Amino acid sequence: MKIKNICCIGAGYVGGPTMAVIAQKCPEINVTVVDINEERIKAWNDEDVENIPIYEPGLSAVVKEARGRNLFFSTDVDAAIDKADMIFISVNTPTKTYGIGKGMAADLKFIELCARQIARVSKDDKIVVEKSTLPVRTAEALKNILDNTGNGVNYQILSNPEFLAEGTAVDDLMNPDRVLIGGDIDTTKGKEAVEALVDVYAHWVPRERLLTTNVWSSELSKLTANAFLAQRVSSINAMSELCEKTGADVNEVSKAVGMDSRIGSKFLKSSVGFGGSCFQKDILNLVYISKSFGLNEVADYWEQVILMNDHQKRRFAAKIVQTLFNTVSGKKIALLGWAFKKDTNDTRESAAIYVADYLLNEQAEIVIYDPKVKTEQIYADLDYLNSRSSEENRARLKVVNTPYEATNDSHAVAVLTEWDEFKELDWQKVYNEMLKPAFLFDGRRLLKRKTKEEIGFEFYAIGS
Ligand SMILES: NC(=O)C1=CN([C@@H]2O[C@H](COP(=O)(O)OP(=O)(O)OC[C@H]3O[C@@H](n4cnc5c(N)ncnc54)[C@H](O)[C@@H]3O)[C@@H](O)[C@H]2O)C=CC1
Ligand SMILES: O=C(O)[C@H]1O[C@H](OP(=O)(O)OP(=O)(O)OC[C@H]2O[C@@H](n3ccc(=O)[nH]c3=O)[C@H](O)[C@@H]2O)[C@H](O)[C@@H](O)[C@@H]1O
Repeated sequence: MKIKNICCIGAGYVGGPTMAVIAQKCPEINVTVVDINEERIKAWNDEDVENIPIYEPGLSAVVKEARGRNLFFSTDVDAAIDKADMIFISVNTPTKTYGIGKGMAADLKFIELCARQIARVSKDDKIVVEKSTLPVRTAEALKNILDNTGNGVNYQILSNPEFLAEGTAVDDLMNPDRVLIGGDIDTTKGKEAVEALVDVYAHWVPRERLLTTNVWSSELSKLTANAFLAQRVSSINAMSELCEKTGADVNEVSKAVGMDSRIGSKFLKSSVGFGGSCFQKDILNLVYISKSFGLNEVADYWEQVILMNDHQKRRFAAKIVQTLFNTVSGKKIALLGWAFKKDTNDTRESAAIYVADYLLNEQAEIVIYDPKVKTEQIYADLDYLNSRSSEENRARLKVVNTPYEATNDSHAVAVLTEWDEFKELDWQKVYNEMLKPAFLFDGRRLLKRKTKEEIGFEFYAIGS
């Protein structure tokens, strides 16, 4: 079966870039990305392609090539569903904030709404693809909703989790380690559906990297991959604290350990703590699923990854307070970086939010500079924590347009996101304009200790 029309529900960090790349690589397939968020769709359609709502290196060029040719962004969800032979569901699946499973389970209400809408609108057979990250066995629930409409439409459900990382989304999509497709491979129709999606990716991904499995393995592999990746960061962060006590250096330990080919060198960079929309929510989801099967030891094992991460964020903030003679009350502290990693404007679960909140609780005056994050986003992130009134957040935390405005007259500077430009700052100027002693905290191991100490900074870096 050859796919002619794709619809993707959800024009976010995954739906937007993924569909842009599919459209670019498959010019004969019409790809329509739909969303209920009108503002987001308007931004995707902005005449100036630099104004698309997601910042990812290389993305605007891909969108520029395909948009209007075979890539479309729309709010008309029904029309796109009706026309499509393949529908990707790429909506958000956040941690539940209410009811059973609050704070742990994935909230699947957006997924269910999509399924009900597909069931209501569809008049001919559809392949429905889970692109969102979902608890294992969600496809069963989707099938149940879709098959109970009584309108004779046949649905095949595939799981095709996305492994892209933000900041490198376009590269990851163009050249993925693997593409995972789970389907009902025991039936002819199921196999056909899997093949149809394999054919889409085969436009640019070598066949040997297209991995097909049963649906449950595919759903669970996504949660497993994120849990393993986050676990490595928590493992090295646990060692960073031990390094600080013993004179070992976490970068040296990481290199030595990573050169063992059985361990590998990636994802062993110590930091102020991992952030991002997925690691925490996916592990919490895994913990919840394990508990719901009575697997308490399994649940406890994975929960520790989150506990270690919370500890790392807290301990970095506490180190600032402790070093500044046990009080930051009324002191100006500059935070460089708010995004959860470099090369993205995404701030979800960024460690910076928690460090800022901790320091505000200690009555510090915070000034933030981030090259890509908008001021309203920073305030929204803080307000979301509900630690103090929104007015107080605005009074005590300022956002500025240059790093030097942030660092000028400050007692301490903390690097929280590893933006390349922070390496190139005129650190002598930063030092000259700070109060003395000038404290510099590197939460990303971005800066060279020797040169900073030569300038005169009191320098603290995670893990050394
Ligand atoms: N952000 C990332 O790097 C990655 C995310 N994922 C997973 O992909 C999924 C989507 O994540 P993001 O793209 O980051 O989320 P997002 O929040 O950026 O985008 C989701 C979009 O879906 C829209 N939406 C929700 N319900 C809708 C409905 N009923 N009809 C139409 N539109 C609807 C929302 O308005 C929003 O624009 C999640 O399950 C996430 O875990 C997977 C891999 C990477
Ligand atoms: O499901 C998802 O959402 C995605 O989650 C992560 O991607 P992402 O969160 O975009 O970015 P990562 O590069 O994984 O970084 C996550 C966090 O860990 C931190 N990190 C990463 C690597 C490392 O060695 N040390 C470290 O502290 C980063 O700074 C960042 O805060 C995974 O890498 C993707 O494969 C997955 O698709």
